[in-house]
Amino acid sequence: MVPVLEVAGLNKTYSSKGETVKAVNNISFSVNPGEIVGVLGPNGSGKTTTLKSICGLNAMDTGLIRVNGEDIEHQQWAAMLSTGAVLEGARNVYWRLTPQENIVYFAGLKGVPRNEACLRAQELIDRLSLNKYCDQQVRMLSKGNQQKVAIACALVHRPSLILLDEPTLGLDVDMVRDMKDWLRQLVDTRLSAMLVTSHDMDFIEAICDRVIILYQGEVISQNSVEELRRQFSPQKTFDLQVQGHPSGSVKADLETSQWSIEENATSSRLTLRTGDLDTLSLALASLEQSGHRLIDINVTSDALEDIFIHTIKRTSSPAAESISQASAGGEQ
Ligand SMILES: Nc1ncnc2c1ncn2[C@@H]1O[C@H](COP(=O)(O)OP(=O)(O)OP(=O)(O)O)[C@@H](O)[C@H]1O
Repeated sequence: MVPVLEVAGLNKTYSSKGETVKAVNNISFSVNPGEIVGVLGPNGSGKTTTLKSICGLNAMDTGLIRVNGEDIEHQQWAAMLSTGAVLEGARNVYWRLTPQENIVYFAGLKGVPRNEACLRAQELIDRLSLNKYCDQQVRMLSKGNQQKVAIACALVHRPSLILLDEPTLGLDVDMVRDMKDWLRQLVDTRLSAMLVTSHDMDFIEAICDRVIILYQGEVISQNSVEELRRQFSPQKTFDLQVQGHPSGSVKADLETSQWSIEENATSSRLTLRTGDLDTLSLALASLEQSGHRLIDINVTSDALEDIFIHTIKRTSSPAAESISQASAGGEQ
């Protein structure tokens, strides 16, 4: 299978005010047809630089980037026609044009005939529920709807490679859910490939087949969400609700195994985060022996965000600390 995107040995250094910043350091990866790959990393880790290099907005220092087998430096136009990118959201579109005018204009730039462009624009407007705003200039729309117009403009020529930098910015919960379903469906039905950055871990977890984690311009991990879970976070949180209150030796045994116990009027709630299933079996057996009927059980795996923090932690403790703090403050 020929990958839709191949990036090999990408390097990019910025020079500004006499200082140089190595933004991307020898990055290599590929994305196959039908695959959605998330690019994660703390602020300044090189995500946007990577995307900009792929769509030719940044001249790379060294490296090779191919889109559908075409070298973007030597077959620039072909690569451009195969790519649809939203890098700075609504800043990419014309604010004094309506959604329809914008979409038709961008379709024309990528060679879609006008009649076909109008049909596709209407299709996108319907699918993204932009009908109500059809006659309004984009500058009058909400941030979320502007973001949808920007995405529609980038995808109207049906590119095989889709690059999205923070596509959920400004979208409300319902819009994010809808966007997720739509993007997944697009990639699956057209066998496109998508590279997406986001600080919205739920979005990444729901939509991505694979995740690349960047740290200080380098790829520190490249895996499926499941594999990341397996490698870095085999822990689960068990939440049991049992009838009555464990007493005496049963309670002591549970506490020794690190279960936390909360007693309510007629039942008890036992919680434990562990990767050791024996601990769960032992607790269940001893509760059953002592006549405490299990009422409910809930098992949750660590979220992608925890895995991400864990991965960075293994690379650098100070960075992980700042990410953990930002997460705690709801910034991530
Ligand atoms: N035009 C530029 N001139 C100078 N330095 C730059 C420029 N663009 C990016 N950088 C620097 O390159 C590094 C990588 O930046 P980049 O924007 O690619 O990171 P990012 O992971 O996308 O960050 P964020 O999550 O904040 O968007 C940072 O140190 C940044 O300050």
